[in-house]
Amino acid sequence: MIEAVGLTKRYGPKTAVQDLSFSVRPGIVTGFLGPNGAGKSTTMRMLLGLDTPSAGHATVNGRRYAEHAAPLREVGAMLEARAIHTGRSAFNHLLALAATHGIARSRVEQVIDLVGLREVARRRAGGFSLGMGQRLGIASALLGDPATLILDEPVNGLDPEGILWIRNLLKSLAAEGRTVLVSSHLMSEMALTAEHLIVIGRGRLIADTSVAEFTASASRGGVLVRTPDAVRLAELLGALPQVTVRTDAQDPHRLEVEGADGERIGRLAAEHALVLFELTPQQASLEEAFMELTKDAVEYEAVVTPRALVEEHAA
Ligand SMILES: Nc1ncnc2c1ncn2[C@@H]1O[C@H](COP(=O)(O)OP(=O)(O)OP(=O)(O)O)[C@@H](O)[C@H]1O
Repeated sequence: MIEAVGLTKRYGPKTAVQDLSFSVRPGIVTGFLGPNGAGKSTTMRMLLGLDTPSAGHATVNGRRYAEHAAPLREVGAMLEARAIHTGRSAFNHLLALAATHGIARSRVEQVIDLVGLREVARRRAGGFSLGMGQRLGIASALLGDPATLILDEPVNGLDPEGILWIRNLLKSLAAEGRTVLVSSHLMSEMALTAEHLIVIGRGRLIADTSVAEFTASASRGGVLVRTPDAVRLAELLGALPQVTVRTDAQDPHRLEVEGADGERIGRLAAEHALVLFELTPQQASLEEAFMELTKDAVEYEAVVTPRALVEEHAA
């Protein structure tokens, strides 16, 4: 369990995090989302006692990070991916970390297998690819078998196989009853990994919601209908109160309906023996919904869109 209460961080005149309160429950993956510069890393550093809050406080498993006698056994963390400049092998790197926390060598062997680094464990970690480095970072975080995991952008720069691997690993760690907080700036990725979302922008809380609720709110509510009886169906739908129907000049079989859901449209079609080819609820993409939610909180907005730039070049 993670609790943040009124967390605030100022760097001189700049307020990176402002009065942020949230809790992160065990047993599920919680996504920590926000555009670049929103304050995700700063918040995570405060949760881990690496930055002192200007105001407020945070606890992990009921205590402040610094109050834990053996923090590595309580909280495993991986902060934003960085190249590992180590001449040590992955195995020796983990062994050294384990030794300073009284963790057995057998646990080092276990985490190496868990993250799939067995074949390269004796190689110099400095020469690792980004993906291998991420796996080593996760192995370090898991070393103390912690009840809570805090990972900053763990999928950044990974190939699809690596992303899928992390996604499944995080879900299985949460299913074991751990608290898992993962930051990302990609809504679509988090929708596949997390069950709950904490969204921040410019250091402030924007949303604290389940993924299911967020996805439902992203729905535009319209329904796309394809039918060879479009004219007749449009007439029937158009006669219903508060229902609007748009036809498509390019495709005479296509209708866009607002104010009636798929079930109602399907039943109406059946009552009049009309054939339906398609009945699809329209959803804004999650990334669009996320951008809409955070649009007032984006720190550096592009003034010129890439397309405008291209056209300017072409002129
Ligand atoms: N040490 C620091 N000194 C001054 N400003 C800082 C410092 N660390 C962070 N900031 C500023 O605080 C804000 C939040 O930064 P932070 O790195 O926490 O955001 P983030 O959400 O993790 O962003 P990103 O996704 O880009 O990593 C930014 O405007 C950043 O420039």
